[in-house]
Amino acid sequence: MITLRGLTKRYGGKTAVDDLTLELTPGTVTGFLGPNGAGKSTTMRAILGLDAPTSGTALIDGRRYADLHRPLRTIGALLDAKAVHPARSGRDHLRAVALSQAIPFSRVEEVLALTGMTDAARRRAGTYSLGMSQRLGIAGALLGDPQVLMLDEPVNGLDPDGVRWIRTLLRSLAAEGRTVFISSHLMSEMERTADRLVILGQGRLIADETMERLLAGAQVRVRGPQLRPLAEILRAARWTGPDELTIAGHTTEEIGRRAHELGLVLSELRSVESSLEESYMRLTANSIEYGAQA
Ligand SMILES: Nc1ncnc2c1ncn2[C@@H]1O[C@H](COP(=O)(O)OP(=O)(O)OP(=O)(O)O)[C@@H](O)[C@H]1O
Repeated sequence: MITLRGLTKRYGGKTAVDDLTLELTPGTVTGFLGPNGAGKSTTMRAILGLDAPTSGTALIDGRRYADLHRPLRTIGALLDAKAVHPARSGRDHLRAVALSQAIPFSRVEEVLALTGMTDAARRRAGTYSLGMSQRLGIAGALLGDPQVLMLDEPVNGLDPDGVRWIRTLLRSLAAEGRTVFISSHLMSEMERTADRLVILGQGRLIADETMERLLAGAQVRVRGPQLRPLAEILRAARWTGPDELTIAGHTTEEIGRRAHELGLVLSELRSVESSLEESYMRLTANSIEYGAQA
């Protein structure tokens, strides 16, 4: 269990994380989303005690990271897959970590096998591809057989086979009752992997929903030659084509009635399921800090 209470982190005048309160529960894969610079990595660093919060707390099973006796047995984390000594072999890297946590070397072999890294374990980590480095990082996170796993962009650099492997692994770790917390920018992958989503925008919590509820937000699609009056009265309407509006939070009946009241001709009126990407874009539309000015 990870518990954040009013977590705030400022760097000079910049508020990277703003009063974040969250509870990440066992048995669940929680996806952590947000535009570039939203504060995801800062939150993860605060949980690991790598960044001291300006105010608020980040606790793992009720304790600060610094107060955990052998932290890797409680929480396994991957923040930066390339943060490994390049001259060390993958196996020696894991053995060094194992030694520091009183973990037997037999566990090193187990996690190498689990991550498909046994054959590459003798090679120097500096020669690994990004995908291999990710696998080694995941092996390191699993080393202490922790109940809590936190991975920053775990599918980054993995090939399709690797992406599927990590999805299955994370789902099975959650099914065993572990708390799994992952960040990603890959919406389709999150949609398949996570049970719950936490979305940050400019350091603030903008959504904390089950995947089911996020996707259930059905939308209505309307086509017609002169929809502008409809767009003007419905705040949730977005132009998705020159003569097409997509509207969240209304039923087809409501939209049909409004169009009739306005005397509009419609060529199409239907409800569409939203994808995670659409829900995400809608929720974060006002929090994109580093977006293209399209
Ligand atoms: N050490 C630091 N010093 C100053 N500002 C920082 C520092 N670390 C992060 N920031 C700022 O805090 C904000 C949040 O950054 P963070 O890396 O947590 O975002 P993120 O959501 O992980 O982004 P990305 O998706 O791009 O990885 C950004 O504006 C960033 O520039």
